[in-house]
Amino acid sequence: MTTIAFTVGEPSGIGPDLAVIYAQIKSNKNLLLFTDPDVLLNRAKQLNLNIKIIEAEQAGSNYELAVYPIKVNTHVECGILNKDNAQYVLNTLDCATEYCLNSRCDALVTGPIHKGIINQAGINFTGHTEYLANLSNIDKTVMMLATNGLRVALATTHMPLSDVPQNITTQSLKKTISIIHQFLLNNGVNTPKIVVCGLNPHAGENGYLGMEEIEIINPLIKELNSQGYNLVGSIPADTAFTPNSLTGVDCVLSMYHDQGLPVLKTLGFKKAVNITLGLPFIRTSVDHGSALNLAGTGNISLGSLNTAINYAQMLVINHKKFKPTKVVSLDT
Ligand SMILES: NC(=O)C1=CN([C@@H]2O[C@H](COP(=O)(O)OP(=O)(O)OC[C@H]3O[C@@H](n4cnc5c(N)ncnc54)[C@H](O)[C@@H]3O)[C@@H](O)[C@H]2O)C=CC1
Ligand SMILES: NCC(=O)COP(=O)(O)O
Repeated sequence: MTTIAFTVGEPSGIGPDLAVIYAQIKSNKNLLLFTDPDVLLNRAKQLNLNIKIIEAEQAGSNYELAVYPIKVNTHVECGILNKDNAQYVLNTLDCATEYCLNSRCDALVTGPIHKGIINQAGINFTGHTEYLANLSNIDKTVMMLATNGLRVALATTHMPLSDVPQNITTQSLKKTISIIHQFLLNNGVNTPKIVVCGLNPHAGENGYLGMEEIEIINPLIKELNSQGYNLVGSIPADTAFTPNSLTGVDCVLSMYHDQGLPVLKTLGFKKAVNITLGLPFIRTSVDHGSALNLAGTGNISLGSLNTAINYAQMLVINHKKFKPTKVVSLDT
């Protein structure tokens, strides 16, 4: 049976609520939670819900949650961040990652963290995507979010907008595209069609509004298409997501976080999944953040958590089914 590691995330956010509510409505025998059992028990009490914690790798029935116990450093209050618990959040990620790297779990699903409070604790942290790459000694991962009918991947992830242009390099883009292409092949998409957005308005308007398309993006698309890729672009981002542009498209590659994700989240927020491509293990995540305003209320959607868990399970199956037969060699 597949075992999925689930890190519950920021303890004062909705991560514990997600876990406790999930225990009520699903037979969650295949989840192993990395968290503090007392945080779950307290949240269940607050929500007036019944759960049973077992410190084992697999739960037996509904209401039971299998937990790998990791203690918080200080008291948790719903909706109130405390930087003393930042290291605890990272400890849960470290342990769960180790379990995945050692194949004790088949996939990692991450609950929502709060990036600001981890930095406030004096730890440089931009996101799971980069943190997990670092833990796994991988220099390049790709963030992709998916909802019904749309996958969006990002050429750059968590960085100030002013740093984006210098991070759009031929080498980095080539690696990003090859990772996306391989991921799609590995998951049964033949000849993946990827739309590549421009960086600048109107994809640079022939150089009058920026040169990255002419100097970097378009020549790379041409080169990769001559090697058998099916890339379209560069396409102005403002029309890349219209129904006509998306016909037959398997993924849209956006140049930066807020070029692609607002579209994806407008279509699918609270039911989409975030996937990290390029890691040595499968990782999916909820599409939302810690939602501090809703912690302890019970008034939350489990849609994205369900998608993240189901998607991870599908990737585990596909990994066994497709990977050995689909290998693409790339001169990156
Ligand atoms: N997967 C992760 O770990 C992610 C973490 N974040 C982090 O979360 C923190 C808070 O970010 P925000 O921009 O406020 O985004 P957010 O997603 O936490 O909240 C945005 C809005 O959506 C609502 N919301 C979020 N999840 C919901 C759910 N499951 N059900 C019902 N309503 C929900 C919130 O109440 C809020 O109104 C930041 O530190 C951010 O970096 C953001 C996105 C993903
Ligand atoms: N907007 C998605 C997001 O920021 C999640 O990032 P990560 O923590 O999964 O790297």
